[in-house]
Amino acid sequence: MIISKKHIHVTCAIIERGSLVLAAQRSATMSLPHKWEFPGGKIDTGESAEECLQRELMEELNIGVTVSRALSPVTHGYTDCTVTLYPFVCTIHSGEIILHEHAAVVWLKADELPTLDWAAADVPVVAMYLTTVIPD
Ligand SMILES: Nc1nc2c([nH]c(=O)n2[C@H]2C[C@H](O)[C@@H](COP(=O)(O)OP(=O)(O)OP(=O)(O)O)O2)c(=O)[nH]1
Repeated sequence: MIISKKHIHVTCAIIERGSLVLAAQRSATMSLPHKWEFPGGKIDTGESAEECLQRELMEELNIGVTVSRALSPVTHGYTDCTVTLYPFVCTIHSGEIILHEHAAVVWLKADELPTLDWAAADVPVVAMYLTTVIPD
């Protein structure tokens, strides 16, 4: 019997603050424990990608964001599921960051992003983002 892997659609926010970018570390109890990611989450039925992004960022980090641009979606096959990531470059317009789910967040210069242990699906997202930013 062929059982196809679940395919989930996930928004994520590349949040800029001046020349810095926010990365979030998944907690020990989440899937992909301790991996770094861009915060966000699964798109619910009937929800647009941007609505999902705002809901997840409020739930996870207590912030509202303004989207400045979208990057191309990236699909990655994990062992147990396939994930398509929809990345949005954003800035924070409201709220102070409170960690409700993540183990940590860091603000890094764009060229420092590749030093983190990213979830595999994010590796091409980081690379794509870096091609779009002007070095300091
Ligand atoms: N939010 C987010 N999720 C990511 C990224 N990269 C990546 O592979 N993922 C994966 C991890 C999860 O399997 C899924 C996102 O689901 P979620 O954020 O709702 O995570 P979750 O902890 O509720 O998922 P789960 O443990 O219930 O499976 O996508 C990323 O940059 N941001």
